[in-house]
Amino acid sequence: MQHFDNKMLGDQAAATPVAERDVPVRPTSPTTAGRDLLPLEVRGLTLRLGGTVLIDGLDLDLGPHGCTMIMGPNGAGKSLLVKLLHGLITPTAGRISWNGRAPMAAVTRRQALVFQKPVLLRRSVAANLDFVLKVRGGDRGRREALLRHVGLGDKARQPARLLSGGEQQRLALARALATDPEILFLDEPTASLDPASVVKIEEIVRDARAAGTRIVFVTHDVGQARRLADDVVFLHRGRVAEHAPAGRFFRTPTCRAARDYMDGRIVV
Ligand SMILES: Nc1ncnc2c1ncn2[C@@H]1O[C@H](COP(=O)(O)OP(=O)(O)OP(=O)(O)O)[C@@H](O)[C@H]1O
Repeated sequence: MQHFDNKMLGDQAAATPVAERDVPVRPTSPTTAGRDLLPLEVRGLTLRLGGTVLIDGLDLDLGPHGCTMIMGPNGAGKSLLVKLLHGLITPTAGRISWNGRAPMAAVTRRQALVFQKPVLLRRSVAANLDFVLKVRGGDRGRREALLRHVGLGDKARQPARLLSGGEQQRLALARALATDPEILFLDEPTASLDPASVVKIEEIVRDARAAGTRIVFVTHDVGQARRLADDVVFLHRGRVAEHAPAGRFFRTPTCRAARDYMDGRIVV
């Protein structure tokens, strides 16, 4: 079972340029001290719903650093895997172990999940962040820093529902970052955004990774995966068909399903 971290990946992760920012994303905790959820070890993870096996004895190891892109055809189980890892769904069988510990509420609170369609409060942009900052500890200065960081510094008073799709997704990301997560799960966050919005979201994700946040990102966008990935997990029929450093995966995917997928052939 392979285990990926930045040592194995060489300086690929370090070589990615970090967008210059006037405000640090995480002004209250600039180091990764005390952040110990990883490595993640998953063994025999199984999810059966209505008599159908949707996640099928899945094994996965994730190291403490970098950005893992999860790819695979429609229905492969990518979203279900992310929800299982985040603790939103209870598996039928198998083991998820965060640095040797079983999942618990405290683990889920140290992770954040951003969906393809942002789920926002029907209140102002600022109120959407204050809601989280009140629970997690954070003041107005932190809220303003986060909004500037995601390019919404001038929209604080606007109703969140009036934001464009790309802006809503950036607010969802700001809210996720406000929880100062050790792991940020993103499930196709740019699937319905225009190219400029995609670039902005990717910048924010790169910054978060550079600040020490572990990224697990589901995408169908091969270009995006190439731009962001340190390693790629390719899912097929509820199992990990391949897990490889990004350079190797994109050069020569070894499993047939991944090769077909990358060549644009339908994978069932
Ligand atoms: N609550 C559910 N009950 C029954 N089946 C489900 C449920 N949720 C998902 N599934 C099925 O599980 C399979 C995997 O779903 P999942 O959403 O994880 O796929 P995915 O890899 O994210 O696909 P896509 O790329 O289309 O988003 C699909 O066949 C889906 O229909």
